[in-house]
Amino acid sequence: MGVVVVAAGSGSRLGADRPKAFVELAGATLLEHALRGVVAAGVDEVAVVVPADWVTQAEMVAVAVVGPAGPAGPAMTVVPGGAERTDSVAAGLSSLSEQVHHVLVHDAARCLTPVVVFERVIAALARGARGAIPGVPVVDTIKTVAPDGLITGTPSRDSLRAVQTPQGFRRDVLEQAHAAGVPATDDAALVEALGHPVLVVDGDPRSLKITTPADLVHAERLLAAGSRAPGHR
Ligand SMILES: Nc1ccn([C@@H]2O[C@H](COP(=O)(O)OP(=O)(O)OP(=O)(O)O)[C@@H](O)[C@H]2O)c(=O)n1
Ligand SMILES: C[C@](O)(CO)[C@H](O)COP(=O)(O)O
Repeated sequence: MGVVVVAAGSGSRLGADRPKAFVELAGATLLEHALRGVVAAGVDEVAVVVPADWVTQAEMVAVAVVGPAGPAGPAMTVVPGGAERTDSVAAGLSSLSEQVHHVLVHDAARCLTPVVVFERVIAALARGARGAIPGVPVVDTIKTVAPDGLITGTPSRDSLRAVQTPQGFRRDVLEQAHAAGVPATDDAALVEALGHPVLVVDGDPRSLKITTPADLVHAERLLAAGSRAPGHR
């Protein structure tokens, strides 16, 4: 199992003085928290994708997580990302070895994802799913709205899920999806567009995506409450 950890975003909505993945949360960077979760999931290879001028910094974080030689942990490589998230995923994907046949794509910004969520996605792939992603029920009523502001529909809430990462796929399927070069806000959408079935498994509220300063405060509270240590289930 290979993992692409995308950490090359700028974090404009967080507004920090550095790329979001290198912002600290309770004494460790978001990237370090994210990598500790990935390693606890017991994967074979990890491609860490960061802004081009943060590669050396990320390599130091990787060493801190798996050790200098890393014999006990997964092989970790750090590569520069691209302008859009899909470009960064593609860069990480192409750096994984030929031995990797299934890939998880994970946002470094979802740095407190519990191991059990990785396990659910990995289990679905092991059962033969071409794609599997975590999702949680939505609590608001969702409307579709036209550009003029008029509501065009109210989808049944029972059919809606807010989806998270890690998103797992058969490698050939994900590569085919990325080759299409279509813009999308998640990898599942690219795979769905090709007509492949993608399964939703249970996500977790602790997998929140740190996007704004309020999310960082929320994540700090989660950690202070002890709801996630490295490898927490
Ligand atoms: N060109 C990009 C854009 C995003 N990401 C990664 O994709 C994940 C989800 O993106 P988001 O949380 O929206 O991060 P940013 O794009 O950095 O945030 P913002 O839109 O506020 O700038 C993050 O882990 C981010 O680092 C990436 O690797 N490469
Ligand atoms: C992949 C994702 O985290 C699933 O919810 C999300 O779509 C990323 O979106 P962003 O606009 O890059 O934050």
